[in-house]
Amino acid sequence: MLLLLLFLIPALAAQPKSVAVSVRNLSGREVMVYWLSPSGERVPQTPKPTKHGSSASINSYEGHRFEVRGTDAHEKCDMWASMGECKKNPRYMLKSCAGACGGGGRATFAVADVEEFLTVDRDWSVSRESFALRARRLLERIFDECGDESCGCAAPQIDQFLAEKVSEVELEIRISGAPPSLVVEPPSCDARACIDEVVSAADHLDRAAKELRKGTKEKAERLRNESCAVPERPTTFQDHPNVSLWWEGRRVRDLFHYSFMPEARISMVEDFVTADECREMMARARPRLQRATHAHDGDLTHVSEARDAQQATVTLPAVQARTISLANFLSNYSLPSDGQEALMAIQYTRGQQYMLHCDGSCDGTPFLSGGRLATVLMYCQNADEGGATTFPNAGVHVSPALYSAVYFHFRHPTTNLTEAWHTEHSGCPVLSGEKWVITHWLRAGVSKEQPASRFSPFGGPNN
Ligand SMILES: O=C(O)CCC(=O)C(=O)O
Ligand SMILES: [Fe+2]
Repeated sequence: MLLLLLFLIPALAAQPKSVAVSVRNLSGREVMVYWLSPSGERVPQTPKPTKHGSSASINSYEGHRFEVRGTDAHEKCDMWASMGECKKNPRYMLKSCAGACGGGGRATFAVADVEEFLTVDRDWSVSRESFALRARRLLERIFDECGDESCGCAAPQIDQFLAEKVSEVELEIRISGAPPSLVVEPPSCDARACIDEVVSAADHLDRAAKELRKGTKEKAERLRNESCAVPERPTTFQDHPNVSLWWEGRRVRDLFHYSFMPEARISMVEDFVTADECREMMARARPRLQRATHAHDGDLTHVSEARDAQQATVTLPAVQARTISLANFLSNYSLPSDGQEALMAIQYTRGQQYMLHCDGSCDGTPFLSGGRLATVLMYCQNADEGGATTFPNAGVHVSPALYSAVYFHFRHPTTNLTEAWHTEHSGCPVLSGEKWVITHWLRAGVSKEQPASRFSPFGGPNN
């Protein structure tokens, strides 16, 4: 039965579905779990506080945000805190209204679109429960419900649970080109034996996925360095020689075959910006450039970015409107123009580069509202040597053409899943001269009221 899983692709509904979330409190104190409403209200999720060591169960929807924090002794604590009482009257407030004053610490998280078991630890970090432990809990519940009919009744649910991880492993196997080494035996019919076998299979799959990811990451880095090492390498166009696509009088060329992978389109648009616009954006950015040596590790630990360059935000409405219009033309996203990030001007001098990274989430996990899902990269000044952009997992290399733009998106048009790794990319080291790009990282789920600054680039709240 489990052997069949290798050919199962989980179908994900585009509709928002209710998601069960269990929040285990290991913070060392009594807490309340609050839903953070879009208007900024804090709505308690349980009638009573959750003690240290116990769990709160909530039902929510993908992208909804929650806060976990210490309890307050008085219902007016929030109001008093907003009036500045934490500072004026610290002795009472920090004891009785520690939650409202932030003294007891707090944790926030956004709901993904799968059932999750979250743990809030003593340092208020939120961890997502291991796959094997989730398997054990699920199987115990299934066998409780299935009773004597356990074997036939449990099978489809086990298949469904493991399918997600199996496809993650399959994907890594595909990217790495490693021969499949996954052998999964059909589990026993006896409940206890079955639970142990499936938990061990879950653990095995999880480890295999992690191990393979490490390998594919190393491979991507090797390919990237090989690509960067040939600075004269031309752009790898993959479009049909006899078919041209035009957008607003500009030629669009495909760099990656989006027809069989619509979630990872990579295209190039000639003459996307004018020399005047580039001059203007660079001139505005120049006096405000700041050295960026390292950005953060996001929520998802395997997504990290590191750049060695100078950068500054700039606003130029005509260019911003154009990037959104292009994105909407090359995708079916209908991105809003309100609430988007400003443009980012990035200057690289000799030796500087941008290591392999995804601009948002590009690891096949569900897209979270507010996150980035597309990028428009405009080449405003080319290095004399070096400074290409490479997408090693897609086999795409871009030798920048002045004033052109590279467009790529990384969310599937219908399933709401982010694409897996093909849009991971990097800026090769500049060997001589100076390179300037203007990047527009585009978001979905933002608005005037809920602008990009409220969300992490990976979606969910910006902590
Ligand atoms: O400079 C490049 O070629 C890449 C820049 C980039 O990846 C970004 O701005 O996100
Ligand atoms: Fe990037």
